[in-house]
Amino acid sequence: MILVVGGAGYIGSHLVKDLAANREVLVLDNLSTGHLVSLDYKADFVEGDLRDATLLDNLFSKYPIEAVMHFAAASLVGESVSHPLKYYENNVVATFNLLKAMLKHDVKNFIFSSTAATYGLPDIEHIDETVATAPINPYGQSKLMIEQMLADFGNAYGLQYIALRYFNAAGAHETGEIGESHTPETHLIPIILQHLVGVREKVSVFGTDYATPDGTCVRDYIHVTDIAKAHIIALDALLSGKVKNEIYNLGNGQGYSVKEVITACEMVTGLKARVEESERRAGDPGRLVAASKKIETELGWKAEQNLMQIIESAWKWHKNQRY
Ligand SMILES: NC(=O)c1ccc[n+]([C@@H]2O[C@H](COP(=O)([O-])OP(=O)(O)OC[C@H]3O[C@@H](n4cnc5c(N)ncnc54)[C@H](O)[C@@H]3O)[C@@H](O)[C@H]2O)c1
Ligand SMILES: O=c1ccn([C@@H]2O[C@H](COP(=O)(O)OP(=O)(O)O[C@H]3O[C@H](CO)[C@@H](O)[C@H](O)[C@H]3O)[C@@H](O)[C@H]2O)c(=O)[nH]1
Repeated sequence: MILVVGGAGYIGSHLVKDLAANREVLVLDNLSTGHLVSLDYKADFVEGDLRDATLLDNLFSKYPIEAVMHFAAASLVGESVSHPLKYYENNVVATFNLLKAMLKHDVKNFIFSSTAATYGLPDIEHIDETVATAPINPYGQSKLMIEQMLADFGNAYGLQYIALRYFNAAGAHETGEIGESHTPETHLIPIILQHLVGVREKVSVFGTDYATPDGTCVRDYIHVTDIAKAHIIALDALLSGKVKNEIYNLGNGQGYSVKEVITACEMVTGLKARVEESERRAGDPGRLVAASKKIETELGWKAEQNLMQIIESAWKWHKNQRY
């Protein structure tokens, strides 16, 4: 059985839908940002919080868990700057609890949702895993601290882990049944599509004075289904002993500015957005674009879906929501 922590969230629920087709899956989630309706019916579910050590102890005693996939986190760059306590508690302390319970119960396989935010402000076109980490916001810092714990626990206790540093997740499941749903929504693509579907007045562009071609932030958008596939490949590689204690980037290798993403959404939907330029958002780096060659070479994973396909899948989902 695979324990998926945070499996009711956006990325976790997409992974669970694909993973539960072939494996027994148990989801632990406190539903703080996740949704029970997003959960595949084949998965078992326990509602609970990672900060509850007794609950974790009981969970690992009761279920035959062979590996843990850990998606649960607070994960908003801007919020982490104004509310760092939440990030060190819900990310660092909570993950410490999880790893401690795993080690106590001799569960040694761990897949971790890390982030491009660990890199900070790298002055490089395509970021590979050899680029130095230097986070510029508490969110990225909290994830880097967890990566450090993983390395230390790997050395000392034989923990076997893979950390996947995703760039910007977006898109929805091919079935159209699940997609990105956060309240409040802060992510760029769902915000644009919510505006185009008529539930938001406008789209704000946070900062137009970055050192990028059009002055707006450049990101590498990766389909949530591609991320889910990478997790399944990583799990198989870990359980078969092919690799352990590795960090891999997950991105498309293509950078798009905020303005380019808005234009792409207009093209997909055939609708025109009302756009307002506003101040920079705290904690945002100007450019984050991945080199994902390492996971392609070592595990055979490559992103399959481009920005237009990402937006098309997200649009299909947003159009069917009752806001
Ligand atoms: N969305 C992105 O673009 C992106 C990019 C890089 C990395 N990540 C990482 O991927 C992971 C998933 O991101 P997401 O966008 O799906 O976020 P999400 O908020 O949709 O999902 C997180 C899930 O974890 C649960 N959770 C949070 N704290 C918990 C706790 N203490 N105990 C139990 N459950 C808890 C939430 O209820 C939610 O279901 C996060 O770790 C995030 O840092 C996301
Ligand atoms: O209304 C909006 C929302 C966002 N942005 C900009 O769009 C870009 C993307 O923002 P967003 O979608 O919020 O994602 P990021 O802040 O880049 O962070 C995401 O991508 C990171 C990896 O790069 C993950 O670690 C985070 O968890 C995830 O939230 C940024 O430059 C934002 O400033 C706007 O201009 N207007």
